[in-house]
Amino acid sequence: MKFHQTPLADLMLVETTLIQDERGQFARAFCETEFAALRPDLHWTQINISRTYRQGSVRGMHFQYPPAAEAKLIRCLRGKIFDVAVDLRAGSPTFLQWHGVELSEDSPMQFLIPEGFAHGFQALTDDVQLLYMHTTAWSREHEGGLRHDDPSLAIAWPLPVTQVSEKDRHAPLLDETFVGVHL
Ligand SMILES: Cc1cn([C@H]2C[C@H](O)[C@@H](COP(=O)(O)OP(=O)(O)O[C@H]3O[C@H](C)C(=O)[C@H](O)[C@H]3O)O2)c(=O)[nH]c1=O
Repeated sequence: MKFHQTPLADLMLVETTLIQDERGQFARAFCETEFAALRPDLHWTQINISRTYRQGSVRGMHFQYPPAAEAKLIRCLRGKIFDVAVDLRAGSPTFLQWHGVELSEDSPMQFLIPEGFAHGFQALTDDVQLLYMHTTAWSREHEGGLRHDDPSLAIAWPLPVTQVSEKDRHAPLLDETFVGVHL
């Protein structure tokens, strides 16, 4: 595995090795030993799978407050997505800055999103499937959300947005009272 730094500290692109033969492909999604130098503390508590039927749909932007703040490792298993992380760490020099990457079933890339970031994605094809590894179990009480179309973030989604959940549509817009996540 190779780890590529993004412009936002600790937000990493993880390049897995695609082993191909006449039957198809094999890739190791996670390995404690290979991640030890970067994050020796990583322990996955919950692994989720989501399926998004329609191109243009956006899920997010989601995060969890402490003590349920979570790191996530994301891999696109089917289709293609534009995956976005927003730095919400209180005091971060890149506070409220976002970084997006394209992940797809044909790409060896995964997105390692540390605690204190919001996460969301847009389906760039129909029938997208994602695998999420989380270091903390989902906690409705600690869940926070930002609007995918918040002008303060100005996330450049590649396609017109076709579908957003009721919950995500009603996430709060950022204002001066939002100080971020204290980790
Ligand atoms: C995460 C989770 C959700 N749920 C329930 C809550 C809702 O009734 C339903 C769907 O939840 P939600 O609308 O939050 O799911 P997504 O919008 O796909 O959120 C996911 O996609 C965005 C981009 C993320 O970053 C989140 O980590 C990830 O959960 O499953 C559970 O029962 N258990 C769980 O662990």
